[in-house]
Amino acid sequence: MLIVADENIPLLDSFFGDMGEIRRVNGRDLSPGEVRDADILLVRSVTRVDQRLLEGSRVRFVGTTTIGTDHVDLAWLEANGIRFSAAPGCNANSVVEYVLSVLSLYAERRGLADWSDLSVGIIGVGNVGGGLAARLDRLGFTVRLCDPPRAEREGESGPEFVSLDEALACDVVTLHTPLTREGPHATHHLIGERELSRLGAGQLLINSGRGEVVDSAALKARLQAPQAPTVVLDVWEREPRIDPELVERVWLATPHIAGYSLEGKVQGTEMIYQAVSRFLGLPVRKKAGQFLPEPALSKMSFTGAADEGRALSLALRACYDPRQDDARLRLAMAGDAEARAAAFDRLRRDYPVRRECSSLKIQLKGSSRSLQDTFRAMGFKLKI
Ligand SMILES: NC(=O)c1ccc[n+]([C@@H]2O[C@H](COP(=O)([O-])OP(=O)(O)OC[C@H]3O[C@@H](n4cnc5c(N)ncnc54)[C@H](O)[C@@H]3O)[C@@H](O)[C@H]2O)c1
Ligand SMILES: O=C(O)[C@H](O)[C@H](O)COP(=O)(O)O
Repeated sequence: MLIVADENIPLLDSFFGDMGEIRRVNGRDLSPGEVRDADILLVRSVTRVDQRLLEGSRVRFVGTTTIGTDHVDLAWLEANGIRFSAAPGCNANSVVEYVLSVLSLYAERRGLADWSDLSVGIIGVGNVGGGLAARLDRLGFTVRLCDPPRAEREGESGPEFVSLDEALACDVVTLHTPLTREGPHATHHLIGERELSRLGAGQLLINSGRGEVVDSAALKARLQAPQAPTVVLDVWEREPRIDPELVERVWLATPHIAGYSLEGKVQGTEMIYQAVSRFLGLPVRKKAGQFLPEPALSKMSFTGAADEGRALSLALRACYDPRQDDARLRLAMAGDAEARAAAFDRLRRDYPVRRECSSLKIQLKGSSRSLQDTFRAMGFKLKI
């Protein structure tokens, strides 16, 4: 059996080595010729999987080790009897920690003594948005949820949902919808000129969903007008050919890596390994946990003298500080369009190992119960 797989999927040999031959490919440039004789195709978000790629091939199963599925023509796969599996939720916690780290930096930029004074509007309340809402709720933030598809489906039995405009009135607006182009709740350019005109100087807009959910031409114009909001972008229209002028105008710019914790990536591979095993009728014996190495930083200790807010931001940023990714992306914006696109993909391919808060044990000596609760709410393990 031949498995054709994106070379950027971690642990291919560990999970799939005993199932067949693995052919590693560059997912961005994958051609029909490279998949023609494959039985199984494993991709990431950069490969467009459609009739053009697969017609006439032997492929019977496609797996994407990602949450998003907008790069896959699901209807064509179904119509052609090709089984498909994605990895819902695999890196949701990584994105949640990305947003929390951005929030801690933003509170500092605004000079807030207590970050939970910020109200947060979450647009798209699924695995990522829902996980973020739960975390923020435990941390004492005011959270507004906007998810019309869920509101329609769940009615009175669901949580309280607000309109898009109500969510846009929060101090922080964070986008976590999939990219969809059809239907009553299509998200393509969901945030356009009208929505951007409602955001002002005291507000922060974060997009770590998909670039095309925001109209970037309208955003660029809004960022040049008076009273512009602060903007953080992890995802961009037309990746990897992103707009260097937009990079210049946003506060933090990262190369689509919000979900790139090691845990998130390895869980993505694990979920697709499980799906392939089910497809082939094989037992599921391997687990992501057995392949996660010891983290480089495993313990942090705070004494009773530590300032509570500072202790939290130190621990959070020890795990992940988006300013490093921002600096690397800005440096990569030199050169012509081809060089910039190649650099964008290189930053993603050579991404340094990043571990989630759960990999770090926090020792709190003589600390208050409330600080312990806060660290737990963030997902850290406590050693008291
Ligand atoms: N930047 C990254 O690295 C990264 C990582 C993971 C996921 N993502 C993106 O984030 C998206 C969300 O991930 P998820 O795991 O939460 O997906 P999910 O499917 O669990 O949740 C998405 C939610 O968005 C809602 N939604 C759909 N249309 C909407 C609209 N018009 N307005 C408001 N809400 C709407 C859905 O009802 C659903 O509840 C993914 O589809 C992916 O594109 C990005
Ligand atoms: O949808 C997802 O899971 C994320 O956007 C994912 O992290 C994208 O990473 P890629 O597949 O492009 O490496």
